[in-house]
Amino acid sequence: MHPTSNVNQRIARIAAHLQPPNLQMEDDASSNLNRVNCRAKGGATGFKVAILGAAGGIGQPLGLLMKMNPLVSVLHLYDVVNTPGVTADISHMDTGAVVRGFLGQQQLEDALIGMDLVIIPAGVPRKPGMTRDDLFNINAGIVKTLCEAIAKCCPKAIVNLISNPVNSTVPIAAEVFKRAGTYDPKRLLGVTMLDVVRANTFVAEVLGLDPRDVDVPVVGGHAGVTILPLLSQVKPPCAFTPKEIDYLTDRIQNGGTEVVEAKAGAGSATLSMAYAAVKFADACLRGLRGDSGIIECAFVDSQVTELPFFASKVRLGRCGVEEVLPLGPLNEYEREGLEKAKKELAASIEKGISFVRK
Ligand SMILES: NC(=O)C1=CN([C@@H]2O[C@H](COP(=O)(O)OP(=O)(O)OC[C@H]3O[C@@H](n4cnc5c(N)ncnc54)[C@H](O)[C@@H]3O)[C@@H](O)[C@H]2O)C=CC1
Ligand SMILES: O=C([O-])CC(=O)C(=O)O
Repeated sequence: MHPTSNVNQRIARIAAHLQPPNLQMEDDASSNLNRVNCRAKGGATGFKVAILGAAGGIGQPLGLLMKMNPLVSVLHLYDVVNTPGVTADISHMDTGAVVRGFLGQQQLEDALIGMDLVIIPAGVPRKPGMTRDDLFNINAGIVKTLCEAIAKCCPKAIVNLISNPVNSTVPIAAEVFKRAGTYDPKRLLGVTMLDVVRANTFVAEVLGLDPRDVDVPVVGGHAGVTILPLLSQVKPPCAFTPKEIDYLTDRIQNGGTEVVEAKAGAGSATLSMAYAAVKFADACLRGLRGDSGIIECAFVDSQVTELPFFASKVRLGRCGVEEVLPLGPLNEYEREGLEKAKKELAASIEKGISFVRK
């Protein structure tokens, strides 16, 4: 072949690769696969993941970290602002996943078609003095709209819901999916991983251990007293003094507020949250792949208590939540904490359900 035509072919290949990501259509979008083994241009075999709220404080580092995950073959970044820039930036990383950006409501459905996993950090964060429930009025509507599109475009996708107040947004998502006739409780997971990440860190500090060697179950929900660390079940097994238990419980329950106050009006946890979200999403993807023995805490449809939703350890597998594990033995301190948690949780769950039913 003439050398010039070789050069022309290479230039054409590069030009095709450089299409603005938000204009690039997904080649197999119509297949609505919802199951793996799509072959990405990078040659990787893996899952298709969408992030909704991808230009935000959590969304950007989350996109960066998901681009580095070898289980991801296609990464869709959706937001109502700034996705062209974020997408162009992340797409230059020389990892396997193909990145595409989607901007504004009119591109939401394109962002969702064919996705295996949808991660939702869309919505407003807290400022000092606010509770997570103060975010309800804005975030409830955002989550409802996004979940209506998920029900339409990728009803079999696993959904990782980060937007606060999680104790209400998960019930909102469930109601939307029920209405659409697509609800599968195994596929809807409220992300409480940051509570576990914090608990592991703070407990490791007290014990003088490496946090990677510590495992603290955190159950209940994701706000104040509903965040219930089970310090009697910490691995490796250890005994805390009553003072240590008070300190650790308070620090874990108020970890979010600690960050909100330190950021002094500039938002809430974003970097540790992106880390926790990626840790959790990776566990979900490994479950989808068929790996066994994957146990993480999440806020899910549950019969562990009399409440319809509750965070506890769950076993992840090919269909999402394959088993919701029981709480295990609680001590007196934890039983009291559980009663307080359930009271607040019941109200937050009811608030979410009635928002959709009204
Ligand atoms: N579950 C958890 O453990 C945690 C939850 N959060 C929650 O995550 C949410 C996001 O926090 P940040 O990223 O810090 O906020 P942020 O304000 O930095 O980013 C939110 C992004 O959502 C986008 N957005 C707004 N409406 C949207 C819509 N209709 N569709 C798509 N995107 C939309 C915004 O444009 C923005 O880019 C907040 O509700 C926050 O409270 C934060 C930390 C931990
Ligand atoms: O505290 C907040 O508002 C954000 C959040 O959920 C957390 O950091 O745990």
